[in-house]
Order: sequence, then C-alpha cells, then structure tokens
Amino acid sequence: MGANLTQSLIDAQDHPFVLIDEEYRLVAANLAYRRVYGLDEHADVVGRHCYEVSHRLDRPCHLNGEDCPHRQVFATGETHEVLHTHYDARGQAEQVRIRGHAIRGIDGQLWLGESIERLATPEAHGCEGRMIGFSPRYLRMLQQLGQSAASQAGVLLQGESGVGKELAARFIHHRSPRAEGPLVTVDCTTLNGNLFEAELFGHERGAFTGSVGRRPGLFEQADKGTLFLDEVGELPLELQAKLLRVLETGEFRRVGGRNLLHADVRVVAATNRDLRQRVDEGSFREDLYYRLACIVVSLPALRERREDIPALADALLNQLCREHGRPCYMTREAVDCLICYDFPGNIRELKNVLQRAVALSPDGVIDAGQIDLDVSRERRAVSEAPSAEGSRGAPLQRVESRYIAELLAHHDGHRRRVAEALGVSERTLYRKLRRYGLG
Ligand SMILES: Nc1ncnc2c1ncn2[C@@H]1O[C@H](COP(=O)(O)OP(=O)(O)OP(=O)(O)O)[C@@H](O)[C@H]1O
Repeated sequence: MGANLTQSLIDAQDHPFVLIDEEYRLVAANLAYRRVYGLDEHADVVGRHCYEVSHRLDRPCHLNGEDCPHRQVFATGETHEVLHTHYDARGQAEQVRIRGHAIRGIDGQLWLGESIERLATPEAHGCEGRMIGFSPRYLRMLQQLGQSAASQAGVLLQGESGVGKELAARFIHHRSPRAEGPLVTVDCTTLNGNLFEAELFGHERGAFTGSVGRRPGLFEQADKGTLFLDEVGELPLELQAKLLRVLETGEFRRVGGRNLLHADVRVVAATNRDLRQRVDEGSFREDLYYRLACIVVSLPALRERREDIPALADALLNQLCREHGRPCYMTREAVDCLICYDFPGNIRELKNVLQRAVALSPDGVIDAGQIDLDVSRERRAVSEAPSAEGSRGAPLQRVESRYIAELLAHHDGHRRRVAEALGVSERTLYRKLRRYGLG
C-alpha cells in the first residue's frame, strides 16, 4: 500500500489517529491529530515522540504512572483501551479514550495504531454532571466505571462522603445499555421497617391507614433501568434479607396486593463505610454483600489526587460565576492554598469553600485571603484517623457528635448550614443526627 493511500485512509477518519513505532516515535498522523495537537498540516511529524506531542512529557507516560497502550500492544499484540489525559493545541487538559491496535506492515513489522476519542472538555459542557479529573488514579477509576457500565453485574461504589459516588452512579447508568431507562435512587438511611416495603414495592389502594390510591414502589419504577442504593451500609439487618430476596428474584408484591410482579433492575450501590468489615462484624449480610459487590470501585479522596484540585476548582468556579452572573478568577496563591488542604469533605467541601470565596470577593478576584478553610476540622480529621499507635483521646464518634452539637448551637439549629459547615450532604447530616440522638 502506498504512503499516499495510507495517509488518505487515515485522514478520512474524524477522530485523531496516529501510527507509532516501538520507540514511541510517530510514523504517521492524520489531519485530525495534527489539528487537535497543534501540529502544522504540512510539518514533518515523523520521528517525534508521541508522549511529547499529546502528553507534553519528556518520557513515556507509563513512567508517570499511566496505563500505556504502547507497552500493552507491543507486549501482547492485542487491542488495548485506556483513558488518558492529553493536552490540546492550547495546552488544555482533556480526557481522551484511546484504543490501541496492533497494525502489521507487509514485512511483518509491528506498529501501534492509536485511535483517540476526545471526551467532552469541562469548559465545553460546564461542570454540572461532568466527572472532572485528569490524574492517573482518577482516570483508572473512570475506566473501571466505564467497564462496569457495560455489564449487568452489581457495582459497589465506595469512598468517603463527598467524593462523587452519586455522580459515579449516574455515569454508570448513562453509559450502560439501560441509559434510556430510568435511574431511581433509594436513600437507604431513610428506610425503616414500616416504610421499607411500601417505598420499595409500592402499595395498593387502601393498603394501610392513610394510603391514598395505588402507588408503584421504587423497585417497580426502576424497571428496565438502574436502581441506585445510596448509603446501603445503613440498611438495618432485618431489611437486608428482604432486599436480597427481591434482588435475587426480581419478584415482589405491592403492599396490600396479591399479584406477584416482576421488575428487571440493575443495581448500583454506594457506601462510605468499609462494608467488608461490617460483614466480618456481623452487621451486614455476607450474601447481600456478594450480590451487591460483584464489581467494587473505590473512589479516591480528593487529597489522594491533589493534582486534580486546580482543574476541579476552575470548573466549579466557572459554574459559580455563571450562577452569580459575574466573572471571578483565582490567584496562584489561592490555588496553592487549596492544593495544600486535606479536604475531609472532599469535592462537596471544595464547592462550599469556593462558594464562600465568591461571596467574600468584592471584585471577583479570589486571593488566598478569601479561601476560608476549616483547618481545625482538617486537623481533627487527621488526628482522628486510625493510627498505628492505637486510638488516642476520645473515640471518633464522641468527638463528631460533640462537634455537630456545637455547630447546631452555633447555627441556631439550621441544618442546611450545619451540613454545609461539615461539608456533607443534608442527607448525611440527618443520618448522623439520628445516630447521635441529636435529631
Ligand atoms: N469528579 C467530579 N467533578 C466535578 N464535580 C464533582 C465530581 N465528583 C463530585 N462532584 C460534585 O461534588 C458533590 C458531591 O458529590 P456526590 O453527591 O456525588 O458525592 P457522594 O460521594 O455521593 O457524597 P455522600 O456520600 O455525602 O452522599 C456534587 O455536587 C457533585 O456534583
């Protein structure tokens, strides 16, 4: 095949496409690749290193902790798909999905053919609903989410409060074959014995005092879609057996109903607890755990991917500017403050910090002075983290309960403000209030 024909064939592709040799050197690049990465249409790109053009690195990306399709394809000859962060012609980071194929020449020589799909950039879509993060750790997690979306198996999302578990559940649903179906959220912290069946399975007219009309339950509403069981670790033991039964058979009866109904539901669950440990302690059923946790995806805390803080802060700030209808920008010192902080409340706390900063800034310039971090909370979180020397001082829950009581007093019992100050959702706060008898 002539060089001109090869070039025309790859130029006909809309996605950036590039051929790379074993030494990471470009052999050919199509027009879309040149355009996206700022290479002149007529410039000779042959011989340049792929990592230098798209990653802005001076060494192969696997040395940077990334999963490199180059290494996989040359080692196994098999197609390999990964998510990576690339830098476009303006130096903007963006998430891309790379499919690396083994391409053989007439003389048997092996090349890597990379087809690059650009996932939407945050600024193109606003950050509402976008999962922002470019660090290798975050991209690995996104890749796991993407792979789990294709399967029907139960997925358990685990991570601290505010890391984005609910967003991750949406991500899975919208990329799954059930995307056209409903996504129904069940808040397991609100389900008690009496409510459980009526909420989950619905009820018939007059099934119990006060039940007006027939109402389908959440399980039925999720038919052909995804049921998101949020805070599943909070479900009392006696309800876990009922949940397991319906998940195994897909069959249920509405309260007060005779007919056995069926719903086709895929389950994604989330927890900020160590569910495996709860199984070992006997407070979570092992059979239910295995039903829910066919695939376990751990979402990293924000402090475990600090390199993502500037991009996240930028996107969240843009969103706030749109809401407030005025431009704002952060100084380098303000961003440095954010990067150094541990964010026990993760992205939700980052959002709150930025919200306060926007409100405090008279002229839209956010300097370190407007970054009001709850350093005492951070210190507490660090000192309360389990230490190798054993637990010192008051147990975590006693300290937390006292702290929440103080906040309630300080905010005159205003729960939304207390949740904001804690950097948790109102739902999480209600759970804690119930647990500590403060409600
Ligand atoms: N990667 C991300 N990019 C942008 N925004 C994010 C990202 N992850 C989370 N957020 C935002 O952070 C906030 C908290 O996320 P979410 O409610 O999904 O967390 P969670 O882990 O479910 O918290 P909780 O356990 O307290 O319910 C939301 O406003 C969400 O939109």
